[in-house]
Amino acid sequence: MSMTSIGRLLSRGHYSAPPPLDLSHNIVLYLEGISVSFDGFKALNNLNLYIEAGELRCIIGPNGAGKTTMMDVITGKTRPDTGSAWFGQTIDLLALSEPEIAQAGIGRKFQKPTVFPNHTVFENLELALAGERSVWKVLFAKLSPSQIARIDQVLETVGLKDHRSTQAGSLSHGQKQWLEIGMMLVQEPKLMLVDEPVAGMTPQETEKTAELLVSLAGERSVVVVEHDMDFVRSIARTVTVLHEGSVLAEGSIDKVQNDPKVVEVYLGE
Ligand SMILES: Nc1ncnc2c1ncn2[C@@H]1O[C@H](COP(=O)(O)OP(=O)(O)OP(=O)(O)O)[C@@H](O)[C@H]1O
Repeated sequence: MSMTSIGRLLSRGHYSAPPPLDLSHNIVLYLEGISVSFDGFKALNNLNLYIEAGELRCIIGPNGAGKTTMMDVITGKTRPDTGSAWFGQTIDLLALSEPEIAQAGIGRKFQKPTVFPNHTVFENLELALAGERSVWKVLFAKLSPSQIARIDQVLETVGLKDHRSTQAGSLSHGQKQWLEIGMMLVQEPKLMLVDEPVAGMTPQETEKTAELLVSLAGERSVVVVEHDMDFVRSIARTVTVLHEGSVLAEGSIDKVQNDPKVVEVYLGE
């Protein structure tokens, strides 16, 4: 390919990395007028949502409210029919593929842990750091001292320092969830999406997870979808209630729990 055609491709936006994240307005995520239809059914209906830099936000809502679809739009898995989605001031999420969005700094943790059971905790983090799931290639490559330091710091953060060499498959359910949060953290996302983090956890694990998520906000934004209201109460500053694909209520947990519209929707379940 000639230099001119490479230049033309670059100027059309091919092969170019997204611009750096710009948080100058203190907003990490803008969703505006987002609608998604499945066979005529509106899973998201003119959804508007703004997440601040460093914020910890909980998203709640009855089954089918559109929570998963919203996460799918943010991560590029589902394309909306209408609306806009921006990561900070400069990154148009709707112009990026799923891997490009991850690369740009949005991490997602699904409900079920998907760690590599036959590898150690450290190796799992190493694989996540490499950003690819080619086990052989990664495990035979040498980590730089700063990469090792980063993994050790994450081990400390997620409370798995003493399990560095434990096979991931033999961790408890809660520990696997923390490992997976760690696997997201080594990639240094600026926005973390976490789906039902405490489902199936013991009360002690739930409490530790609350502390962990609270500690992670600040340096990055954390959006948690969760059904467990006690858990939401223990961590949330601002709660957004989704219903039928749009925002029904937003505010402190007390404000939304006493909102007659919210009470009606939950009683109707
Ligand atoms: N791929 C799809 N095809 C058809 N309908 C879908 C699809 N994905 C989601 N839906 C429908 O869209 C609506 C919103 O679903 P979504 O999973 O986003 O809700 P949710 O709030 O995450 O629910 P839950 O709390 O049960 O996980 C539901 O009625 C669901 O059946």
